[in-house]
Amino acid sequence: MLFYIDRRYRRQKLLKSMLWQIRFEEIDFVTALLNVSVRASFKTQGMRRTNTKKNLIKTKSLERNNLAYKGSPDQSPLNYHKPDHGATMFGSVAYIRGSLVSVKRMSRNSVNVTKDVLQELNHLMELKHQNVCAFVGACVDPGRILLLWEYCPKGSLQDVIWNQNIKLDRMFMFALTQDIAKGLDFIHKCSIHYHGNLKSSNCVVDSRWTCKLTDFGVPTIRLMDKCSVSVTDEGSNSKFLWTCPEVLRSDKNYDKQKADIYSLGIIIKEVFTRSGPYTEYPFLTPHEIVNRVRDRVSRTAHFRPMICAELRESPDLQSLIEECWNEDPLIRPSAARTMKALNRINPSKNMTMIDNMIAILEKYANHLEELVAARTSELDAEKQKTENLLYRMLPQSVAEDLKMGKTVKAQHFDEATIYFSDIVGFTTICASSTPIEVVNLLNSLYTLFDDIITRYDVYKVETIGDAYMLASGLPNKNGARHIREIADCALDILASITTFSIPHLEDKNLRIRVGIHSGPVVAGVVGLAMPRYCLFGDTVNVASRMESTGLPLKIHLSTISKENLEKFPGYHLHCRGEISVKGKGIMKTYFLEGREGFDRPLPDVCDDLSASPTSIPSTPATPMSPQPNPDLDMKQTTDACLPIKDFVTKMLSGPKGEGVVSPDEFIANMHSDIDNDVVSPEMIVTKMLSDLDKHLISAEEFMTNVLSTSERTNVSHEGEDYKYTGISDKDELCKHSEPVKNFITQTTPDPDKDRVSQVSSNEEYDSLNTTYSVDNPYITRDFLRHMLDDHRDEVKRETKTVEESTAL
Ligand SMILES: Nc1nc2c(ncn2[C@@H]2O[C@H](COP(=O)(O)OP(=O)(O)OP(=O)(O)O)[C@@H](O)[C@H]2O)c(=O)[nH]1
Ligand SMILES: [Mg+2]
Repeated sequence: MLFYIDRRYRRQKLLKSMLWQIRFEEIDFVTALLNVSVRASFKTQGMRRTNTKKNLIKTKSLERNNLAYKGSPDQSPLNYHKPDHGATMFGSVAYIRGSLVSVKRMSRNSVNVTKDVLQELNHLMELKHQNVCAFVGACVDPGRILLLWEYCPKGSLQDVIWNQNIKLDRMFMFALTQDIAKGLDFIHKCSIHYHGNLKSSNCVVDSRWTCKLTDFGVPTIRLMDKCSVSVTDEGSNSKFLWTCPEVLRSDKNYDKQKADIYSLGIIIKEVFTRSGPYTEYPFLTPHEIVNRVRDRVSRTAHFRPMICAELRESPDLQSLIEECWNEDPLIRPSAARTMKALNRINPSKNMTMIDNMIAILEKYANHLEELVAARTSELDAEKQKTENLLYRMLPQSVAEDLKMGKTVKAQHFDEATIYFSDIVGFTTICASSTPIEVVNLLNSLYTLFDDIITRYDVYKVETIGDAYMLASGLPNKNGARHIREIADCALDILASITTFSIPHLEDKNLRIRVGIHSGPVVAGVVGLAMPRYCLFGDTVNVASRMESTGLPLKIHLSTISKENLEKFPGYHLHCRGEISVKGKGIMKTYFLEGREGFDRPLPDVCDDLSASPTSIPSTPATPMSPQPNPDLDMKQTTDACLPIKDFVTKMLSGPKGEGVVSPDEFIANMHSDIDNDVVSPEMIVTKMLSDLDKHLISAEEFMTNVLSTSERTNVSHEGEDYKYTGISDKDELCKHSEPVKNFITQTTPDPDKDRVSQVSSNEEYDSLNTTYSVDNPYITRDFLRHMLDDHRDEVKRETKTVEESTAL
């Protein structure tokens, strides 16, 4: 009976003692989960090469560089402690019974599981401490000797130290080193008794940032691995950078726990300086370092890692490290004392790791809040900028609709006023300016206008080249105010033109034509790319025509606009008369010339015109027959001269091929002509036209100019018939202006003669220089026509003469 009980107890004990055993088939290797270090070692398992001289040199130079290198985890000295350089083991990650484990392969092929080995393995299995990796088991299948440890996902302490992406503050460093000291204290006090291979790669960090000791125990299994290390093997030598001098010297009976403390000192230095054990000596190979550590120079001078500034800042920490790696093992503190010392030095000793993490998280969260607030305000500012830009391009209500993805329907406005302005002679200005000067001109002009319009309830629709378009009464309806807003704005713009000088032509004044019309308008957004708020309807076309048929520095209004404006008192409006407007027929139009209380000076039309070379309107109105008006005042008389201008302009712009230049071409050449002292009849006529533009020329002046022109042109009239219409109602004409009356009196030999006889010979024509009759200012149309015809003939004749003489 006792025999059976004993056998059963022995069997149970054996069974229990074999719990560590894992068969190779049970191990499910997960190569995909290998970390950098493990992967590096795993890959090179078959590459245990013997070091040739060449390999050694290569390895040496690599190690020199990498001991000095600080930064990339892949480049950490760790990789040079790996089997790639001749070490004898490799690691991997695997699943055992559903748990992830770190697998460490021993280089030996077989293990004799003696009672001692069994005991060591059983002891390992029993270890339980938060700073010690749990031993999962061992595989002792022949050729596959493996030790399996709890897997820590954050990698080894060495990986953490060298990974610059991981921020380690001082509190964190203390926590890590205290963990190691605690784990070591536990090992020193348990049956394992010592670690034996303590270094930063054998301290691993779990998912909760707890540091744990691994890869220790079972010295009998490891023995052969240690023995296999060659002294000249640089890769293996780097493994001894944590090894104390007495072990390197293979002293007998050394204190294994004090040897661990030496390694702990090196690790503390690594953590607090975030460097390798001997990074400060990049010019030394691990072999040279190991030799220096082993061979003491004197009783007091020992080769150790350099104490850098980071450590010198904390004298307590420095002295603790120096104590740990003291040459005399007896001076080295115990693990417990080291633990206490670290705790004492630690400025945040009362905080646990969790407290620390929470503090970091809080700090991070606060910072994050600040960051979010800052980013949000930046975002708001950007959004505001975008919205401002959008609101400048589209009416706010339209922009809001577009932002919300709504389709913007075209909107009908019963009444609105449209304003157009255009720069007079812009083509000429462009011809004599560089593109950038033109852009600068438009930019400064429109900046000025944009500033003015902010004072009125007007909406800037767009600018098209030199044209500037405004509307009032849309997109926000404003009752009948629209005409007043536009009129006031137009006066303001016109007044501002007096002080505006062309940036690159400072002596030249800029002139604009302004046209205004009121009526119904449809507004809508057209297009998908670059959507624009556009206005449609006849009102827009007429407003544009008002501008093109207007006069420089004048605000030209349609009758409807004038009537609308008259509802508001104080505006000075003058009837221009009737003009023919393309597509609209004859329209009676008006000029807005001021407002009561508007004290800003408006441009002096006379001065300005005389100074400008660009006096011919680019779009002349269609000439109309003048309508005799009994109420004709001086102003209207001069206005009535305009058809003459139009006629002449038209004449000048006759079809090409007749040796006739267009007014624009003529004007463009005018300066150079003057420079060359070439004065042509066209030039004189143009000057006269500009005078007409000023509305100040009298019939007398006009005729004087005409006569002087005819004198200067020295026209030959041979074989030509000229007809001049006599005065039809001289007395009527004489009523209107003193100069005209004088002129007529002086130039009409027979005051009783109602009609000047038709001139049909050269003699009669010549006599016109002394005796001349006019019926009204429009007579000059005929005169001019003949005069210019004569000039053309003259030119032709001259050209012919020159050609003939050349031919001869
Ligand atoms: N992530 C993770 N990596 C581990 C773990 N255990 C070991 N490693 C990694 O595996 C590497 C290789 O370990 P070993 O083969 O023991 O090499 P070593 O620690 O440098 O040297 P010796 O222990 O002296 O052989 C270590 O440096 C760690 O980066 C673990 O539990 N988790
Ligand atoms: Mg290891």
